[in-house]
Amino acid sequence: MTIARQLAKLGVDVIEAGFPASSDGEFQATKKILDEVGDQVEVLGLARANRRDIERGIDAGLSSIHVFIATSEIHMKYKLKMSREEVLNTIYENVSYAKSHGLTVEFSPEDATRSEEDFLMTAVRTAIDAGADRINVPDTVGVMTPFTFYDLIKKLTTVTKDKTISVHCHNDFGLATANSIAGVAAGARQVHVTVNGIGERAGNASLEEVVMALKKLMGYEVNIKPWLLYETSKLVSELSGIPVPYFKAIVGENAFGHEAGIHVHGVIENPLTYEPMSPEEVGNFRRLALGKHSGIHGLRRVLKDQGIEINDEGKLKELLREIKKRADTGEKITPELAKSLALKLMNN
Ligand SMILES: CC(=O)SCCNC(=O)CCNC(=O)[C@H](O)C(C)(C)COP(=O)(O)OP(=O)(O)OC[C@H]1O[C@@H](n2cnc3c(N)ncnc32)[C@H](O)[C@@H]1OP(=O)(O)O
Ligand SMILES: CC(C)C(=O)C(=O)O
Repeated sequence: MTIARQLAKLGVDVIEAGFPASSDGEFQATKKILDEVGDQVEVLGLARANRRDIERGIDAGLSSIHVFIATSEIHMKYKLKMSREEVLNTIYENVSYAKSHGLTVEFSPEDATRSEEDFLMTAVRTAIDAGADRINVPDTVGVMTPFTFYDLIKKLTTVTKDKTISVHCHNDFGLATANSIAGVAAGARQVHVTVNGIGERAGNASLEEVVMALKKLMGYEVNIKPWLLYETSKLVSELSGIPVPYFKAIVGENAFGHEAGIHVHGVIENPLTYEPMSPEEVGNFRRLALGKHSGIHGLRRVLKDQGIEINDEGKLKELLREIKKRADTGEKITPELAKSLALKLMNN
């Protein structure tokens, strides 16, 4: 599986390969990913807290399984139609069952962040008593802020103690990355992420954003090879058919794009004036654009990059005025257009 091989090359620790009980296709895909990269990364299968799902994971050859069941009142009442006691019993029975088959078990109290806190702690403690190896904390509908999530993870560490805490954040309010790094600050040492942040609804925490924020803003050591982030993003976008937003952080086409004259001038003098990291660090590219916000320094550089040097300041300013006039009408100013206008001006 191309994406799985790329993720292994990128340096991820764990790949959640699929939901084997979901369909034969998912079952086969999970098996194939396990065969492809199981010797390089931990390959996990998702399973509801029921024996059939766990058994399908075992049948797929997995040695790690991610067992989940909801612990929020709304999910227990309307989805599971189970009492708190029934959920706790289901957690214990199924985590124990998975452990009895020698599996590494990651347990998720689904909708944890909307669960009544004491019950959530009891559910987590129950999973640990049943042998769970890791506890993943899903903000299933993305209702946390970095502040509330930090507090919740901090409290959970008093229950999980030396067990690894994982965080799984959704982006419904655009806070998935911020919440993920807050979870790490509070003690989480595994983060669920997806390439380009793809996922249900508004998606999940973006791998590239979480990795670079942890490294550059918080000074954490992360195994990921950041210079492969852009190519990984492109691969997943192409194979999934889900485009990467133009302004997407880290891997967007405009993530290192500069048009405003003051910015372009600063970047030409020293990229650190307007770049918190270099595009090369993540395998992306710097783009100097021309438009209604351009300045003379930017115009001179775009022309120079195409082998054109106009030493006459007057002519250069005249060209900039022409470019701004065209851009004001909505015309896209490509480097090629700037070059042809420059040559026309130089030969008048
Ligand atoms: C928050 C998340 O993202 S969780 C992961 C979501 N991923 C998926 O759903 C993967 C794709 N899903 C599927 O292929 C199907 O939903 C299956 C195969 C898992 C189940 O399909 P179906 O048997 O048709 O059930 P359906 O999806 O309609 O309903 C879910 C059933 O699972 C039960 N269930 C849901 N979550 C859990 C859980 N964590 N533990 C135990 N049972 C659960 C529900 O109560 C419901 O049970 P019911 O059929 O007895 O009423
Ligand atoms: C299964 C769990 C981790 C999940 O996907 C969610 O709650 O969002």
